[in-house]
Amino acid sequence: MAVRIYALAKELKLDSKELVDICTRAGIPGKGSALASLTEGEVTKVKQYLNGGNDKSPKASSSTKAPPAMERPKAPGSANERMKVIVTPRATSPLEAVKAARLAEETDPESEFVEETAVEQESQDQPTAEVEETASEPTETTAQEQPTEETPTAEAKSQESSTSGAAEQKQPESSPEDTKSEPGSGPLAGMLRREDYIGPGGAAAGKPPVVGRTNKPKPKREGGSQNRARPAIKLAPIPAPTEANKPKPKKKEEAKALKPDMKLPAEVLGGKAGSKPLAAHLRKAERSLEAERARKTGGTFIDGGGTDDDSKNKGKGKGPKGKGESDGRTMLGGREQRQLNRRRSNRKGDEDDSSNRGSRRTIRRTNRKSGTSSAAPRKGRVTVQLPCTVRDLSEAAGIPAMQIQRVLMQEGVMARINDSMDEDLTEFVAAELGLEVNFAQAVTLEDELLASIRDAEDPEDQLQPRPPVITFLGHVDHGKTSLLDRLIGINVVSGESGGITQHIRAYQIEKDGAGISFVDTPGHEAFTEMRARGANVTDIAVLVVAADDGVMPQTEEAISHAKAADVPIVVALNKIDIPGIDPMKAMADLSANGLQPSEWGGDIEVVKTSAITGEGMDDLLETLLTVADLNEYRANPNRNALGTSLESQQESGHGVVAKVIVQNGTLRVGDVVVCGDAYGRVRAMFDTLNPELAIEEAGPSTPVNLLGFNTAPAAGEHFYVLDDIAKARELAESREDQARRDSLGSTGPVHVTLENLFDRLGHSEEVQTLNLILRADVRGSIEAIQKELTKLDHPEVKLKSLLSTVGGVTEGDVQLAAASDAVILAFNVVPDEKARSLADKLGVQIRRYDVIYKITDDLKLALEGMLKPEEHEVELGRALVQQVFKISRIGTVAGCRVLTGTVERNARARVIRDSTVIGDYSLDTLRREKDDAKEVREGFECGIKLTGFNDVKEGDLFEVYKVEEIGRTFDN
Ligand SMILES: Nc1nc2c(ncn2[C@@H]2O[C@H](COP(=O)(O)OP(=O)(O)OP(=O)(O)O)[C@@H](O)[C@H]2O)c(=O)[nH]1
Repeated sequence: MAVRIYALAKELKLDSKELVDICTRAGIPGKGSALASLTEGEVTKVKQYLNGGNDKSPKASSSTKAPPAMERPKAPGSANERMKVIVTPRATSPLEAVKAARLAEETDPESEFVEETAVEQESQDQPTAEVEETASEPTETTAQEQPTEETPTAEAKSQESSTSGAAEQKQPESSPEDTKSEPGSGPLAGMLRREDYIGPGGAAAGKPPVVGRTNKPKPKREGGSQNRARPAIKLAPIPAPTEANKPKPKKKEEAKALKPDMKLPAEVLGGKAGSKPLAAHLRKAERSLEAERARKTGGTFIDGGGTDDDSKNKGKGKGPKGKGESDGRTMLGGREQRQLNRRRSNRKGDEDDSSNRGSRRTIRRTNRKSGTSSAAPRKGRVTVQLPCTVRDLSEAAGIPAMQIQRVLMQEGVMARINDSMDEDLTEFVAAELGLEVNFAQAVTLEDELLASIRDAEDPEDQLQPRPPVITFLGHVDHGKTSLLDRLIGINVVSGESGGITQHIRAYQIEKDGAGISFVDTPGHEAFTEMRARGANVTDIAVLVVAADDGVMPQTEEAISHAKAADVPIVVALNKIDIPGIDPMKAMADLSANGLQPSEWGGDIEVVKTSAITGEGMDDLLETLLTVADLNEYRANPNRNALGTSLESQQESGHGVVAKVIVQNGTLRVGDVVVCGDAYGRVRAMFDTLNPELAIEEAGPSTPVNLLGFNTAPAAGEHFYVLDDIAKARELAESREDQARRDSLGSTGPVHVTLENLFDRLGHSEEVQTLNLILRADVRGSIEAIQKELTKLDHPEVKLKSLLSTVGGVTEGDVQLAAASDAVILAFNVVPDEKARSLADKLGVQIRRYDVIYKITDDLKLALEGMLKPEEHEVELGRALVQQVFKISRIGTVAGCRVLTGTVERNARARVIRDSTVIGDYSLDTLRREKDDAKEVREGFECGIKLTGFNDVKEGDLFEVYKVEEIGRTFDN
């Protein structure tokens, strides 16, 4: 089955664009977009390519998905790890790492490889110090720089510093493990930090100020992973050691000092007289910013725009004193503060994965409003209704619309905020943004008003027998109208132009006190068209076969239509009065078409009739009543009526006259009715046989001519009686609007195809059936194909042949396919022009073949796709709950360490407490620091929130697993 590239990318945990490239590299051309589909063979090819271990393959590049900061601890000092850091020197968060890697790859797909190789050589040839220098650029200082015995690189840096003439001291660079394990700087710290913010002063308030090679010495524990490195500039002087900034004795596991690298004016770096060291200012500013944000957003993980603090500080020479600061030194001046604000805005733009420009604009807007972001917290799983606009998705997911628009733009789709996306596109965008999307059905006015009417079950004691509704079908001129005329005692046939039935007629007669309703249609197309609209008014089909002609092509089609409608068939073998006819031949024809006459041991009643002599009329009526009795057609006359419009027209003096048949309930004069986009109050009703005879009420199975609709309803539309004319008007108008929208935007209804088979029918416990209409050049081909198709027999899925006949595809076939949701197979024949355009209009698939095995191959694949896939569990890893955070509006978040394996976001977790499984839940969110993570590997900390489970306790063990579905084939 075809798989979209973005879906495969999701499965392989790759970026869609990377996968597009991979396809090209794997020798699969023409896959220029993530929306392109891959065949199974191509998927296998891609996977093989990925498993080939090519250095330059995206498998290698996918490693860049792992954040460098997270990778480093695993193999401290190893060349590989250094390379990872080096190739994404400016990326300090996983997201940025991926972005940097992508950027590098876009510019030069082999750049990473080249760069890595270069660095590797460099790392071998040159002192480690230089490598470390580059590698550490994205990091930030957390403590006063000081010499270290552990890292010789620091020494090298010191030398470098002295040669550059800057008064810089190197601060120790802790080992990656140290960095990871330092309280407040580990991955979990990002999550904990917001708790710190809430507390006065914050945990870091008392930390000594730091001046490093940066003008932005924000401590790593305050979101270091989000900071962007800046180009190296002059080194700042070290302030005189004070009690406050004196370096603390270094613990062995303490984190290494990290070095942000940003540009700031010299006066800021130098520190004005009376101002406190820059690091302290920034830390404080950051803390108050975050604390304010946490307070306003209820402690969520989102980043707001500017803050009140910022605006308050603007233009002030002195800032407010921090709660945790009592040194009496002033904040930055207005200009400096503005510069900081601007930088912060830029940086946050990066963090939000937005363009700086877009981000700044967003922030500016936010500032104008309230100073904080009003966006909803970002979610991992969203539910939207189709069609989904950019705004809908943005609001549902809590992400900026611009982010969505950018994804669309990358796919060449320029979308405005109110433009809607179809299901595929919405899914794609969501996947690109790391969201899981569910589609909710929109509740329409139609659903609201009519669901109760449609779904209402009639109480058993209210159900009463109703007359059967009988439809005449058959080949042209075989005598349908004549028979009906004879049965009801009128003569319509002579009044029809050219003797061909022009209109749908519907009459009710009485026979021995029991009613019978007849519907005569102009050919079976009308019958099928009505069925296509879901208006199956027929209870019993009378197949009229002229005894002198036998089964003709239209008879065959009529048989198919009646079979597809799944109604009992009674054959009227007509024109039996014609001398010299051979009824046995017609019976044999019927038998050959699957209608075995009862007198030959089958279950089809064949009544010999003559519309001219009246022979067999009573017999036919009796047979029909018997079949009706057997089927016990019942309805509830004590409810509001519902039924179907058969035909309608504008008549001078009367207005709109609609011929309707009541299917349940009782229709009365004065009732409010809605039918398609027509509505009105029933002004009058007339008998269909006697148009002068007014009727006050019409019970089940009664056809009437109805006056009162504002406009002529289409044939096949259902009508309903509502209580309120205003609601009826509203509903009719909304349908009219919808019809207009559909006609403007859609390509017509889509019926089942071999490609959408799964989506249409899906997996279900019931046996799934694919309806087929087979047209072939010769009878022999049909037999051969049918024989092959029997081999596709399976207990869960089956093929149902509605029609197998010789000749080209006709409009009738398309109508039948549309009504029955069937696929048309044309073997060595073609559809005529009318059939082709009708198929386009109705969305019916016509598949042409010239080799039989291709039919069976295609059908086999389609049917295999309908088989319920096998599910099996894949253990991913185990995570230990180390700390529990109760966060208002979010719930309980478990701060965990991954003990073994990997924790993935779209997984499930069994909660184990005291060696007992106490529950099984899906992961709602998975975070590293403040960022959503797709996966967290062994040894790292993360925050996990489980869906619907808040009773997490420290010491709980999450056994994380996912359920994989494996497609089945007929062979397994
Ligand atoms: N001899 C004989 N002729 C019949 C009989 N039934 C119908 N006919 C004739 O067959 C011709 C066609 O009859 P219709 O009733 O119009 O046939 P139909 O199937 O309704 O035709 P369409 O409305 O065009 O689909 C008419 O000339 C009838 O008089 C019959 O039982 N015996």
